[in-house]
Amino acid sequence: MTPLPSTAFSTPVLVATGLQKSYGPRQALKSVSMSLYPGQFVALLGPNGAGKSTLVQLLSGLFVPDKGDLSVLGFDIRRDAPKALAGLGVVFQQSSLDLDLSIRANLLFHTDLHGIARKTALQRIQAGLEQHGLQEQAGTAVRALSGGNRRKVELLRALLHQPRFLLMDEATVGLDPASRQDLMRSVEALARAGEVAVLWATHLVDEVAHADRVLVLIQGEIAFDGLPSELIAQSGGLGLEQAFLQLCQGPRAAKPVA
Ligand SMILES: Nc1ncnc2c1ncn2[C@@H]1O[C@H](COP(=O)(O)OP(=O)(O)OP(=O)(O)O)[C@@H](O)[C@H]1O
Repeated sequence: MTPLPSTAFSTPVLVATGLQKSYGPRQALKSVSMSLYPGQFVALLGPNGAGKSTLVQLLSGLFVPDKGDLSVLGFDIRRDAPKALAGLGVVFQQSSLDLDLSIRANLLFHTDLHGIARKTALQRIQAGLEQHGLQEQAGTAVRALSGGNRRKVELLRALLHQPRFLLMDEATVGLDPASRQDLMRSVEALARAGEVAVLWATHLVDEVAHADRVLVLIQGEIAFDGLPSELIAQSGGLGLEQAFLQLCQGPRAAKPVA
């Protein structure tokens, strides 16, 4: 008997069906359907303007979809947004740290917003700072940090309320190769430990190689949904970059959405 995939027994952290979003006449998402399960690291790969950030903004409740259904952690984002968002951590493409506040003050602002008791908050912050080697800089203004350390603070902040679903939108933009790898490894490790499900939005092909699944978003539509190895196979074995370029150039040889 063929064994069922592990996802067959778990509740999805995300179910999106037929999502559409336009900005005036510009249709950013045409009809996006996808699902994601606990412990998965799923890459959302798309060229500039594909609609990745728009999708992240819908998933994080910043906008509502024009059409379609969206459930995050089992809650309908239209009806139960606060409950859905309580279990969601987000690192946005544009930094949202207060540059004039210290690392600690930025993090405490976040824990206060989530109603986390001060003692627990300080313990979690200390543990996170130590994990990222930032404990000596806790009182330093964010403005004085390197780009890599700012991103570490944003990741740390996104995890303070212990989310079950982590959204990363172009989180490595502006980082040098070592910092980029560092950040990716920390997030992959969280998913591998089963602590969070991760949706990693990127336009960088090499960031999707280790993902459990790759979704390729092109002009507001999912053009591929499958394993990295299946994406490579689709290019006749030429590699991820070539496969991605072929999809970007169309015509869509879309694999059915899972
Ligand atoms: N606030 C806005 N007003 C008008 N058009 C917008 C707005 N935000 C995004 N768009 C348009 O929607 C489309 C999708 O943009 P989006 O930022 O979601 O793509 P993306 O894949 O995240 O791109 P990038 O990798 O360049 O950040 C683009 O054509 C963009 O110009």
